[in-house]
Amino acid sequence: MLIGTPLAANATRVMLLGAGELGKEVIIALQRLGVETIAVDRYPNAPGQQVAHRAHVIEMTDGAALRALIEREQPAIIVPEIEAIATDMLLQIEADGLAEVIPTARAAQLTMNREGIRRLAAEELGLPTSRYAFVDSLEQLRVAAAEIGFPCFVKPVMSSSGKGQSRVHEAAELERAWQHALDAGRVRQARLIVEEQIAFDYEITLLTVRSLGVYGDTETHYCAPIGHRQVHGDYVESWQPQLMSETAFARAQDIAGRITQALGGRGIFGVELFVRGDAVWFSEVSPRPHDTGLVTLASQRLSEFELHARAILGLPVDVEMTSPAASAVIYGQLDAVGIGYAGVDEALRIPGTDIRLFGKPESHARRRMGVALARAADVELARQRARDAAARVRPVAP
Ligand SMILES: Nc1ncnc2c1ncn2[C@@H]1O[C@H](COP(=O)(O)OP(=O)(O)OP(=O)(O)O)[C@@H](O)[C@H]1O
Ligand SMILES: NCC(=O)N[C@@H]1O[C@H](COP(=O)([O-])[O-])[C@@H](O)[C@H]1O
Ligand SMILES: [Mg+2]
Repeated sequence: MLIGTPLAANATRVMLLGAGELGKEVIIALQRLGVETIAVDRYPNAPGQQVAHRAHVIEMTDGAALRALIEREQPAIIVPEIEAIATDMLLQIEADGLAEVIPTARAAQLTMNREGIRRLAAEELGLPTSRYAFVDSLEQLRVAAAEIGFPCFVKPVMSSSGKGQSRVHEAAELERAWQHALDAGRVRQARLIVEEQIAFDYEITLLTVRSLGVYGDTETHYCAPIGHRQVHGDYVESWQPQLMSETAFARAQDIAGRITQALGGRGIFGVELFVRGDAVWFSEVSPRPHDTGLVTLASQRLSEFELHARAILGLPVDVEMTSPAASAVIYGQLDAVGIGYAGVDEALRIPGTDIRLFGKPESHARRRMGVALARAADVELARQRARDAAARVRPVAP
């Protein structure tokens, strides 16, 4: 692959479908490697659009609109950054040889729907997962939940960041969980997954990179495990490394290796796993950088975004961790357009800290607007620093 001057006739052109906080960092990493970048999102001035060479606003679930834009821009590589994309069209685009889809169009399609990835992991590959059932009605939900037991998790098959998810403690709560899933599901449709609750000691994201080897083969690299804490299905803090037993880490790598091999292609994957003692369960996987992996901006020589960029371009990768570190989310806290932030100076006064404010034009109480990062000699201190730094940043109404 020739990497040239961006905007030159022979430039390598990469289109990101989705340009939030994760895509913004991938775009910066690609640009540093001499790539021309195009950021697509559903609203104007998305974080990645503020740094890309060109930006477009379209409904990415609209296959015809997506194809028209790809035909116009002619990217060599398409990088899905969110799940809600017309993946049927991505399959078509890949089959027609219009562009390469990262990691593959099939991986994007399988992971956008919990049913696709769960059946692949549990039924085809035999990976350990929670017990589960798919339902299309409240009646079916009642039957499935009774069989799986309480507490259980109810989620729309198409959703992310905990949207529409409920932890259900008893049968009386099922109707509310059903309604919540229908109201908040990404795509309006009445198919849900019910999952047995796994009583884990901790949960991790195992960032796994599939990159080009010296002999044109595919190499698999595993980053140090990232521990994280979720509230209502959305991540609030993450840290690296998460201490785990050798056996559990070996099992985690085995699961991550098998699921990423089954999905194929090149790029970074966020493999979400539950761990209790030496037992490890597969939860789900993102065929793209993972939100909990924002910590790698502080903890690794190459962040998950730089690793994704390198793997996409067929360049060598290195997953070395350079320091224990942590990330803590900064929420919008208020509903307003064009907010400011007070207390950044106070936050950065805490040793070892750094900050990323994503630049999202519109704030909502629970929208992730930024992240505080901290390095320290150990994870506990790094977590404390990141949490304290995040707490000092205060969104201010315009
Ligand atoms: N079966 C389960 N047992 C125990 N905890 C669970 C289970 N399912 C979900 N959770 C908890 O809820 C969190 C979010 O679940 P999940 O990853 O399925 O949602 P999501 O909407 O895909 O989130 P994201 O897109 O941010 O990864 C998990 O990280 C875990 O903390
Ligand atoms: N768990 C997936 C995830 O974290 N995705 C990240 O959030 C953005 C959407 O944010 P928004 O909902 O605030 O627009 C996405 O574009 C991606 O960067
Ligand atoms: Mg998840």
